[in-house]
Amino acid sequence: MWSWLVEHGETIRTYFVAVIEIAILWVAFYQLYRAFHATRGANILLGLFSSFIVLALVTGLFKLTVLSWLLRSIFAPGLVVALVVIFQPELRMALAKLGSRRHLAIFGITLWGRQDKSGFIESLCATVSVLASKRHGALIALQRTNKLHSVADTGTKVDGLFSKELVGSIFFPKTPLHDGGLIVDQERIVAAGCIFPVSAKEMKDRTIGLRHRAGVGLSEESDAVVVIVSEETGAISLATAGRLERNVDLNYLKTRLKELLYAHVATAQIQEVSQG
Ligand SMILES: Nc1ncnc2c1ncn2[C@@H]1O[C@H](COP(=O)(O)OP(=O)(O)OP(=O)(O)O)[C@@H](O)[C@H]1O
Repeated sequence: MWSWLVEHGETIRTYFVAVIEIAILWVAFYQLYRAFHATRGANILLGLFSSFIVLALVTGLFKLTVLSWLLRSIFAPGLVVALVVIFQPELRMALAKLGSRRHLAIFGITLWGRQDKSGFIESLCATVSVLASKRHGALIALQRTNKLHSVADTGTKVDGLFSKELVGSIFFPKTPLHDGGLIVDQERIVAAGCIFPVSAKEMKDRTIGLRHRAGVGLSEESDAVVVIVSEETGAISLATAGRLERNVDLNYLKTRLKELLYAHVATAQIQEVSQG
């Protein structure tokens, strides 16, 4: 037995290393597939990878040295560059998430403070309720840890305390600032009439228009929480991390905003993080 092991030791080691490598690659590819299978570039990715594998097999099998060199020196690096370009929005989103302080909740770091002392959420929900009942379209981004300076710069600086009256006048139809989005930071309105990045994500519901797409877009590129009121239906929606929750009621909105903006959520997030 011992002599057999000594004799075949190198072969066993080679197979063992190969099995470990295959397992690592399998996990990596599976994670990549999970992250990207529902995105616009998924089919392109599949096409590029299948062509690469077929070409690699053919050149290896028939020992086509020139083609094999081209594949290694041009196609493979080109593939990496193409992936970065194709998945630029997804990569930006992933980096924005990494940079958000949400992940630091585990250290007890808070977002808007320990609690909603000034009743901001009540005021926001009352505002949203009035806008919805009047069918005045609105797009309100609540900044969290990612700064939204570049988006605020596309609009008009306001720098005023959030109030139902002020926001109501901003979104009153045909007023100069009603078009575009509002940015709120720490209960203050930073700017109005801002142009948000529009999400290019495929959405099942084709009736979703630009206002909602702009809300989703900003939540994809930052950790902002975006509240949207539809001009057409008066429905209230919430966009976070590229996800749109439509037709939310005011109680749900209050609970979610408390969770998303204030500190006691940090505890919930710690649980989320620790539960993996
Ligand atoms: N990139 C953008 N950033 C901010 N606001 C935008 C952007 N694009 C469109 N909007 C706002 O959305 C309005 C157009 O909304 P549209 O009807 O296309 O969207 P919707 O999602 O169907 O909303 P609604 O249900 O209110 O009609 C514009 O008048 C403008 O105020």
